[in-house]
Amino acid sequence: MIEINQLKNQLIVSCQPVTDGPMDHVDIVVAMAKSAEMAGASAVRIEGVENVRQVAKNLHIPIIGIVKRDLPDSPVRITPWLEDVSALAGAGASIIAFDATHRTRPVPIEALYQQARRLGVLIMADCATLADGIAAAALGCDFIGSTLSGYTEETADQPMERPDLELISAFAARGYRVMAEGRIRDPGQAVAALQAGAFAVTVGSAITRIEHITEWYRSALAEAARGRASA
Ligand SMILES: CC(=O)N[C@H](C=O)[C@@H](O)[C@H](O)[C@H](O)COP(=O)(O)O
Repeated sequence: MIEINQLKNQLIVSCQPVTDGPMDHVDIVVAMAKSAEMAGASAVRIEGVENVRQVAKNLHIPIIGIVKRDLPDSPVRITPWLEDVSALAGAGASIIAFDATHRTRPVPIEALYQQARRLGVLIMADCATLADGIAAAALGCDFIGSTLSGYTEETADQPMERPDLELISAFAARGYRVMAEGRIRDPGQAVAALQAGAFAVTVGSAITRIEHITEWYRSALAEAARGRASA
């Protein structure tokens, strides 16, 4: 079991390649995670049981493990099954994150929580709304994450060009151990998340998804070029 306070005010790097992209290979995930560790990340967030197993063999910092699934009858993607929780713990994740939103789901949040508790791992609730966080904290989840704000029907009006600092502050105001996650694109936004009361900050795309970063630059340049053409 890890000491929770070792993550306080720290950076967690999510090493999740774009699905089926050229970087979606276990050895690349391990290399990304190792690079993040060497540069001072305090933990990594890893998707997929085999990726978690290989990263655990090669790194010394804690792993937040998830499994993503596309289910036919539920919008819940992150660690939906009890078997996912068990497999992630068996592969070496010391924190397991699951979708804690109140949507149609195959397994109740309480059951996922109990399974993770039985296995002795820490628990992160990936939330979209304040109500999700309140329920997850009442259950006893160790980390309340802003991960899913903007990615559910209920939060579809959330601005997608910045993190949800309002949700982070609302969680923090209630005394939760908040993991700021989702759309943190630069060090200034990571600092703003800490200032909003986050316990730790997870950054994914802005560090590990070349496809997304390239597209941000490409579209910014294209827009600037259109502006110059019409001036
Ligand atoms: C919504 C969803 O499925 N989020 C996923 C959760 O694991 C990942 O795709 C994100 O990359 C991660 O949360 C980090 O966020 P960002 O990449 O914006 O720094």
